[in-house]
Amino acid sequence: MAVIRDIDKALFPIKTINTVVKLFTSQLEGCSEPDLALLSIVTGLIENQLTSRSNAVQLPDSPETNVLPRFELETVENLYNKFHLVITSSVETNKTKAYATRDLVKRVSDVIWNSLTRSYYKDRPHLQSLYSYLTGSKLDCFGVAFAVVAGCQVLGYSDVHLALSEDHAWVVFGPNGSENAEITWHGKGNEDKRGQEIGKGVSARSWLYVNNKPVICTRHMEVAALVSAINPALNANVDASEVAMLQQELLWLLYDLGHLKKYPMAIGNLGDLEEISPKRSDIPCSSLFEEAIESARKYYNNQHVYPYTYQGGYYYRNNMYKEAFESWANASDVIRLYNYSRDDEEIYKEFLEIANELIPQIMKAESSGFEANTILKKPQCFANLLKFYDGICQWEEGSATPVLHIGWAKPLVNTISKFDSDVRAQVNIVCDEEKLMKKNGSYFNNNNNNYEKENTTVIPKLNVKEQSTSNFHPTIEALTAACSEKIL
Ligand SMILES: CC1(C)CN=C(N2CCN(c3ncnc4sc(CC(F)F)cc34)CC2)S1
Repeated sequence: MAVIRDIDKALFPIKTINTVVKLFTSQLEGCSEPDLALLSIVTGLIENQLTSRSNAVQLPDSPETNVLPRFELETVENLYNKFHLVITSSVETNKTKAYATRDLVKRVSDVIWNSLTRSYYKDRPHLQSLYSYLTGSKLDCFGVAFAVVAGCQVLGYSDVHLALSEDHAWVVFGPNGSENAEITWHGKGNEDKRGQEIGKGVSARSWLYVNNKPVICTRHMEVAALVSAINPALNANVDASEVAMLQQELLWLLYDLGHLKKYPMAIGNLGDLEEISPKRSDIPCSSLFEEAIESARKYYNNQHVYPYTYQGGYYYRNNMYKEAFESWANASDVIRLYNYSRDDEEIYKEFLEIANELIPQIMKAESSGFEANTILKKPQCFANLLKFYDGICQWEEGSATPVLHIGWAKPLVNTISKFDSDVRAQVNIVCDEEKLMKKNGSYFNNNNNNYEKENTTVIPKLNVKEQSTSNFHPTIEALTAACSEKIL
């Protein structure tokens, strides 16, 4: 029965953010593997106390002196022992095997699953931690996955690890993480597939499973996942600043220890926090968004979308519209090679918001005044816009579920026709055939890094309609031709 180490007990009662950072440092550096249950209980306790109604909004000054309500060791210890008891009493602990089995992982998932409140609003905030599980018997879909991994750690299975896509979580286990299993649900109204192997069929081609390039966590990266999942929201519009500061300090700790290197979304989360309240002048948030992109390109064959939408969102918020169009075109370059499936709602909403909210707002802002440096005069922007739309059209191609509908067309046509014909005429698109090999085996089956070989270049030069090999999706071809004919 693992107990809370004396060195960590000495840090209680926790009164400041820095004490929590010390606890994480001691867990990340000072022992063989960090105790997921302990750290999730502590962050969950702090988050829930500071974001509940009763807490008056107070502005923190610094991690050293930032006063938190006292968090007593006894509170944490009781919850910690409760989790150990729930797990060890329900799953036999005479651990004989070196590796976990599918049956073991399923049984731990069942213990968590069957102890949850019968029905509750699953998308509510603050349901991601073991504190929520132990005090309210409620978890969101990520929280269930995390609790199963923490449970397997309690049972001594160091081979069970969290696997993360951009909108789902499951586990790998066995020799070299060679086995995998669903352990939580996904989305609304979908039958859970707990215990099953991650789909090899059509679902493997959906964005939800990132073409078999998930983030496979180490224990330290599982700590990064729980820290990323901290939710400082007091309500839809306000964050509890102490919780946000705690999350930012812990993400910097994990960053400096090198545990975010292969975790693009965690780097992106840190970038978002740094944009709001810069803590490290030597590492601007813009370079964090670039690092997230580099990580996704280097470790995940550029199959992740969010690193580009983190960066695009940053450029958009800072009125850097030309750069935003480039980030969004790159995001679209990723999604084009997937098949759209009903499980991909989250990324669909992301592209819908960019196409039908953000880009129209940019066009409005750019065509209102007499912007000298307007993007409407920049062929590169028009080119990236076409790439953005074309990627979405290709995403739809070969998918069982349609992506585009009339609601997309109006903003699309409006936007394209805002560019003068002389600007549009300067765009020449030359595409690499391989990049367009969308759905045949080659792209999805080979594991070498396609990314480096691709070389789609966009050269603002001749008129796109002269390029018979433009390879654009017919919709975009037609629209661009229509633009050139000025019939729009
Ligand atoms: C550019 C965006 C819209 C801004 N926030 C984004 N996030 C994407 C999802 N976030 C995440 N951040 C760290 N790790 C994970 S693992 C995961 C899937 C879940 F099912 F486990 C999601 C996620 C954090 C917030 S994408």
